[in-house]
Amino acid sequence: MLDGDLLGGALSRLDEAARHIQIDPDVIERLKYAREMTKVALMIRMDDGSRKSFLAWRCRYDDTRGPTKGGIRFHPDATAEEVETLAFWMTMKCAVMDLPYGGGKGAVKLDPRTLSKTELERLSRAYVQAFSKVIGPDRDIPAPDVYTNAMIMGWMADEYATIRGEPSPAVITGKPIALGGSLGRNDATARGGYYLVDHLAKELGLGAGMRAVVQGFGNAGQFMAEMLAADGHRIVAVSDSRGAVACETGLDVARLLALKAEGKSVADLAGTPGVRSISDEELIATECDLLVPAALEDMIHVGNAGTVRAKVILELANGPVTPEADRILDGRGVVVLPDILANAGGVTVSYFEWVQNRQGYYWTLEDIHARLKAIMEREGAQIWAIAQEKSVSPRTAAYIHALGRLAKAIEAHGTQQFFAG
Ligand SMILES: NC(=O)c1ccc[n+]([C@@H]2O[C@H](COP(=O)([O-])OP(=O)(O)OC[C@H]3O[C@@H](n4cnc5c(N)ncnc54)[C@H](O)[C@@H]3O)[C@@H](O)[C@H]2O)c1
Repeated sequence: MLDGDLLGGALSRLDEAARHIQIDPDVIERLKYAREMTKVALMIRMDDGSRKSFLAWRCRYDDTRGPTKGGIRFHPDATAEEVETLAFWMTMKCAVMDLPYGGGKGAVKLDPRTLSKTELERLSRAYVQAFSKVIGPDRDIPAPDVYTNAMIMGWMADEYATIRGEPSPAVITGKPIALGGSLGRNDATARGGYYLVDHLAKELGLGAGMRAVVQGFGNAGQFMAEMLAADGHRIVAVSDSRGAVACETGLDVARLLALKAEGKSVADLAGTPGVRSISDEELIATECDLLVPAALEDMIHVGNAGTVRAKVILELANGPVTPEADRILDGRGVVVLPDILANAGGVTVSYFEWVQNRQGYYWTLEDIHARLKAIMEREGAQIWAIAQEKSVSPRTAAYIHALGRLAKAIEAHGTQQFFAG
C-alpha cells in the first residue's frame, strides 16, 4: 500500500458517504469491523513427496443482507488486511447492485505458477476442507478472483460435495458450465463494465472510436479489450505483470489474446510493426478516453495520479485508485467509475449462477445478458443521478447508494432509538 493503510482507506469512503445522508451511527459502527475472519495454514503434499504449508484466509465481512459472497485470490502478496478490505468492498458492491448478499473474500498466499497442476488441485481441495464450516450455499459463497479460475472452482465444488455427501453446486460460483456454471460468467465482469460505459456514454462525453488503455490482461482485462475492439474502439496500450506495450493506431487484440493463451506476456508483442514497449508509468500516463485498471489494488496512487491523461477511469479491478489519488483525479476533472459499480457484473452473474443452481433451471445466454444489462443500467443511472443531485463523485454516490440499502437492513434489527424508548 503506497498511500496509507488499505482497510482504513476503504473505510474512509464510508465516512465520506455518511456525511451526505442521514444515517444512524449504529450502521457505521456495524460496518467498521469484519464479522468473522478465519486464518489457517493449508499443508499439502508436494509432487516430490515433501509437505508444504500455505497461509490462507476467509473473511465474512457482513451478512446483514444475506449470505456473504466473494472470490478467492491466490497471490504471493495476499495479506489478512487485503482480504478484509476486499470483503468490505464486496459488502458494498452487493448492496450497490441490490443482490441479496453480504460481502466476503478469501485468499491463499502463494504464487500459483510455482505449483504443478496436481499440487494446485490438492491446495484447492485443502482450502475447502479447512473452510467447509465457514462456506455454504446459505452462509458464504466463494468465486474466482486473481489467479483462480473455473477449474479451481470445479475442484472446490467437488470437494465440498464429497464432504457433505451430496452435490451442492450453489456453494461456489464461477464453476465450469458442465458442473453447474452459468453461461456468461466468464466475461461478466468486463461485460458489466462495458454496459455501464455504453449506457452513460453521453454523460461521460464518450463516443465512437475511443482510445482505451487496459492495465492487467487477465479475465477482466482481456474480455474488456476484446469487447472494446469489437465495437471499433482502439486499444492503444495494455500491460500484464511482465510488461506493457503501446500502439498509436491500436493494438492487435487477437494477437495479444493468442500470446496469453500460449502462456506468454503482452510485452512479447513489442517489436512488431508500430508496437513499442513502455513502462507501467508510461501506460498510466497514456493520453486516452478510457483507462481501465484491471490488475490489482493501488495502481493509481499519489505518485502517478497527476500524470493520468484519461477522460474516464473504469475500475474493473478492486481498489485500483487510492483515496489520495481520487482527490487528485477529481481536481483534474477525471471521472472515476468506481469498482463497487464498475466491476459488479461478475458478482451479478455469480448471483444468477447461484439462483440457477438452486432452482435447477438454466437460463439462456441472451437471458443472462439482458438481465445483467438491465441491472447495470438501472444502478448506474441511479448512482449517476445521486452524483449530480449531491454534487459528489460517482464513487461517493455509489457508497451513498449502498449505505442507504445497508442502513435499511441494519436498522430493521433495531437502532439505539428503538431500544432507548
Ligand atoms: N474475475 C472477476 O470476475 C472479477 C470480478 C470483480 C473484480 N475483479 C477484479 O479484477 C482484477 C483482475 O482480476 P482477474 O480476475 O482479471 O484476475 P486474473 O488473474 O485473471 O488477471 C490479473 C491480471 O493482472 C496482471 N497483473 C498483475 N500484476 C500486475 C501489474 N503490476 N501490472 C500490470 N498487470 C498486472 C496479471 O498479469 C494478469 O494479467 C482484480 O482486482 C479482481 O479483484 C475480478
